[in-house]
This record gives sequence, structure tokens and C-alpha cells, in this order.
Amino acid sequence: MSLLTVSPETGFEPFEKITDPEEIAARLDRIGVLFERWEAGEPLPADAGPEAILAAYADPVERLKRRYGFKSADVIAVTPDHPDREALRAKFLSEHTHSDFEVRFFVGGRGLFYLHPDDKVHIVLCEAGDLISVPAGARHWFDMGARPELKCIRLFTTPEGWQADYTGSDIAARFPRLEDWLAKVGA
Ligand SMILES: CSCCC(=O)C(=O)O
Repeated sequence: MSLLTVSPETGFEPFEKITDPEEIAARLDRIGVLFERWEAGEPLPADAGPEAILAAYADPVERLKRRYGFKSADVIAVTPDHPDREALRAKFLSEHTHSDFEVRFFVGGRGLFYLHPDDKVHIVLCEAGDLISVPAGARHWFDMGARPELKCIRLFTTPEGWQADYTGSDIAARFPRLEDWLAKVGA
């Protein structure tokens, strides 16, 4: 995991990369985002599907539902050869918001969250064991990369699950994607 906070106007240099989980949690807390490190458990098989993933994490998911009143959960499980990987990636690559409080729990793989709740963009590289919230109304987007390796449980306080309101902003296009990010900033 790592966090970088940048201003869309001034760009990325110089940047301060934060890798200490407690510091990441403290910085994200200031913008109303919950960040926790969890035991990710035994790695699941690469081809584990949504049902297997939810079954393996039934207990922590139940605890999260009780703690935050989540009404539904789903799984994003994408492998580098997933036939719909481009469409799945594109769905999250434009800035959007959700009307409810949500949580993402990464049980495998990685992806880059770009949170834009204020005048800064807070870029969080999320990996197995990272839990991060998406506050209601917070602008954000997400990149799983061109060859995605991602297993993520999502929890929603609405029964309907994932519903996005796209902001129409082109801000995401001005930011490096996952691969460029890893090359520039590192994991
Ligand atoms: C890490 S899950 C995919 C991203 C997502 O759910 C979102 O951007 O709202």
C-alpha cells in the first residue's frame, strides 16, 4: 500500500510517498476516508470466483455488515486474461460518486484508487489486506490496469449495490494509469 496526495493544478513533482499504514490511515482520516490493514488470509486460487471469495471471507464480511450497517456485498474478481477486462476497467476509469457509504476490501491483487473529495487527489495503491472506504458523495476513480490482477469485496449501505453517478469531468485522463504509476512511484 502507498499514498500520495497531489494537486491537479501543480502536478506530481515533488511528491511525498507514504507507505506506513498508520500514517496512511491518519492522512486519509483527515478527508473522512477509513483505511485499515487486515489479515488477508490464505491466498485464494487465481481463478477463485465471487462465490468462493465471499465464502472464504464470510466472517469478516458479516462483522463489517454489523459494524457499518451494510446491506449488500459483491466481488470484483479480474484476471489478466478476463474476457471483459477492458470493459470492466473502463467502467471505473472516469470520475464518479456514490450516494451511499461504501467499503472496498482487497483480498488479492492490486489497484489504484484516486480519491478527489477536496481540491487534492489522494492516490492510494491498494493491495491484499487493504480496507478502504468510499464516503458518500466523494469523487473518485479507480484503475485496475491493462492486465488486471484484482480480487476485491465491495460493501454497500444500499440493497442495490454499486451504482455510480459520473461527474462528467475529464480529470482522470490527466493522471497516470496504474502501469505508469508503478513505473514512476513504485509499489
Ligand atoms: C476496487 S473495486 C472497483 C472500483 C469501484 O468499485 C469504484 O470505483 O467505485
